Amino acid sequence: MPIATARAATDRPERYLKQLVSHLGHKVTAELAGDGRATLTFDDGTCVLTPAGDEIELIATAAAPDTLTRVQDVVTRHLERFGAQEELRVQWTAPVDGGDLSIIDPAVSAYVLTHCTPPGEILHELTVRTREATGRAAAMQISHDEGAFLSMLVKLTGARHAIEVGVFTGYSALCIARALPSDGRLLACDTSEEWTSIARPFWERAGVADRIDLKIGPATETLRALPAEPAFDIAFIDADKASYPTYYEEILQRLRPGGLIVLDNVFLAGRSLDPAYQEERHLAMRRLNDFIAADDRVDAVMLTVRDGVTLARKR
Ligand SMILES: C[S@@+](CC[C@H](N)C(=O)[O-])C[C@H]1O[C@@H](n2cnc3c(N)ncnc32)[C@H](O)[C@@H]1O
Repeated sequence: MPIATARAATDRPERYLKQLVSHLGHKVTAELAGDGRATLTFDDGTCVLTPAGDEIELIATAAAPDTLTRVQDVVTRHLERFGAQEELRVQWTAPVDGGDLSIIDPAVSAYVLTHCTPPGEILHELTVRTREATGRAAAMQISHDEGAFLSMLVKLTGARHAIEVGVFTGYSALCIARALPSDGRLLACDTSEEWTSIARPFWERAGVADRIDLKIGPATETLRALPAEPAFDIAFIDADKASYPTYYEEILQRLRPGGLIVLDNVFLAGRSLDPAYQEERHLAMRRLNDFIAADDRVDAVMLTVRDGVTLARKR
């Protein structure tokens, strides 16, 4: 989904947005919110215009670059005509591909990384080893701040029984396991012998290998083979995205009341927000995000941690 942003300096942002909504309201869906924000919905694109002090901030999105240009043209032409007397100008940035939407500014990410409890030597070495052994796949590993977040959640919930779907080389498993009490257990599910074999020596060095039961096989089968009893206190889902709805359902029925499901990558790098993406994993994640928000079995919060993390606490 191409996105372009713009600013237009003016003394009268509210007045122009009102005028724009009333003028274009005959041709497109045009809405004015209580805070003065105008949303114009065209057949194949939208433009949101926000009054911000002595400026109007504009965000235009469309299904394709040529339709984005049409949206930009219509809005620019009208605004500049309304503001002709004060020589109002709409200054657009070059469009970016919303599919790779950078949710968090890289400077903020870097700052966050250095302002969480440091990962320590073993996790650091696991990161290095993962990069050496798996190349580009290493990008699947969760980041240090997300690992610290997971450990924090395990401690805050007082969890003893944890489950993870998507182990890779064992970084998140280690973060969960070392936050459990010494008699705690983590059932760690993955399909890859190769990747998970990298994890074991690091779990041993950290003294948590005896807390982790690694189960190799499709996680749906592993989960369905478990008794349908509320045995788990916390779950982390970070595997194949199309199966997230199944993992969510299978885990929820095995979670104790007050237990927590943590779902990673709920933004899919912006693709969850963007109807132009229609692959199975996009549809599954989009539907699941909507479903969880309305699911009265849980209290849910979606967080802008990395690629999006949802916490669903069973009622
Ligand atoms: C994003 S990685 C997990 C990263 C891991 N949480 C970490 O901290 O490094 C996804 C993992 O899901 C596993 N996976 C993919 N499909 C699976 C399935 N059907 N059942 C179980 N695991 C699966 C992959 O083998 C891969 O290791």
